[in-house]
Amino acid sequence: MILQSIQYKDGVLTLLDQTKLPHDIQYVDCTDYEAVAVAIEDMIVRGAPAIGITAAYGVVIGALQYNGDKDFKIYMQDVITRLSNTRPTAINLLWALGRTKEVITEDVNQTIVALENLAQHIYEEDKSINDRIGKHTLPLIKPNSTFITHCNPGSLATSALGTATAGFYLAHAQEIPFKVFSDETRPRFQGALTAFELSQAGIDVTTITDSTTATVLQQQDVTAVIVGCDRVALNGDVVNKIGTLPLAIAAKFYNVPFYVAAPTPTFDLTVSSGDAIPIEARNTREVTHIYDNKVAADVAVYNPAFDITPNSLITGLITEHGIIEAQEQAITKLFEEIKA
Ligand SMILES: CSC[C@H]1O[C@H](OP(=O)(O)O)[C@H](O)[C@@H]1O
Repeated sequence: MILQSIQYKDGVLTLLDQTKLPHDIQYVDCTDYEAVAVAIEDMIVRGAPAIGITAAYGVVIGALQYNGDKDFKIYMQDVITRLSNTRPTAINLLWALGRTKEVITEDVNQTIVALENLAQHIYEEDKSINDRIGKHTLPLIKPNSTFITHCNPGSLATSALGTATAGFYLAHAQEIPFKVFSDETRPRFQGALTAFELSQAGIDVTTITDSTTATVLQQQDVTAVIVGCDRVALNGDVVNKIGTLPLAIAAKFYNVPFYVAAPTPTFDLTVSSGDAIPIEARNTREVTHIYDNKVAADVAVYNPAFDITPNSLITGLITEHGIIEAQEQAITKLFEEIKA
């Protein structure tokens, strides 16, 4: 069973509350754009592709809320600005919102229809991208291979099979035997969500702590590490969940291939390298408390939500167009081919 993180019907955006997983399966119905913005900020919905899709539907709901008390286009800019200011790192959110701006006109009803069609298109496009990334990942998944993944780049973070997990779902459907180690990913434990969703699908997955990943690389015959991403710079540097960098360093040390599942909407060709990408700093309570239980002393806390993995540590970027080198030349060539 693959859980759907996002559903939209007749002006209501229903989000699977990922802060309640894996213990409870609860949903949040959003009928105003502020609630959508809060759902993104509080990570009720999370994952780069998922927050892009959600933001697009947030614009739809904002348009449906319009009551005529100010100029419609100015009002819609306010809606888009609010949603743009939720989370700064995943480029998918800004990419989706940028596309909504292109369909907004003075005609309210025409705009609502156009926005609903666009949001649905972005959702369906993500499903297609998931499936195509999965197909390009499949050749890596030989019988009895072993993988490590980090955070949750799965069905919960996207519209369908996920990015780094898509190949796992397709290989499982072909009854290829393989196993996955999923590190829990402190402080928000998104990796535990990966273990949850893969186990729900019947995939052989083992949860480990983040600090166990190097030991698994040392002791197991790991085929590859496959992770997701939140933004890929022009030079192939990757920003992903905090903890990705040390995993990449350990993989390099143990000569294990390190792949990043990278949908093209997650590339940002306007930034030359990873250090130009804004890294979200989240609430320190994420580190000091677990389910309201205090687990840290009253000292300073540093809680960046993402880190920067340099292209030199990356074996390949698994895009929906195939696996490419994490290098500017390969990325530039890919986007030129896409545009052609
Ligand atoms: C395909 S999901 C990509 C990416 O998004 C996650 O971030 P967050 O859980 O903070 O929204 C994580 O970094 C995943 O790897």
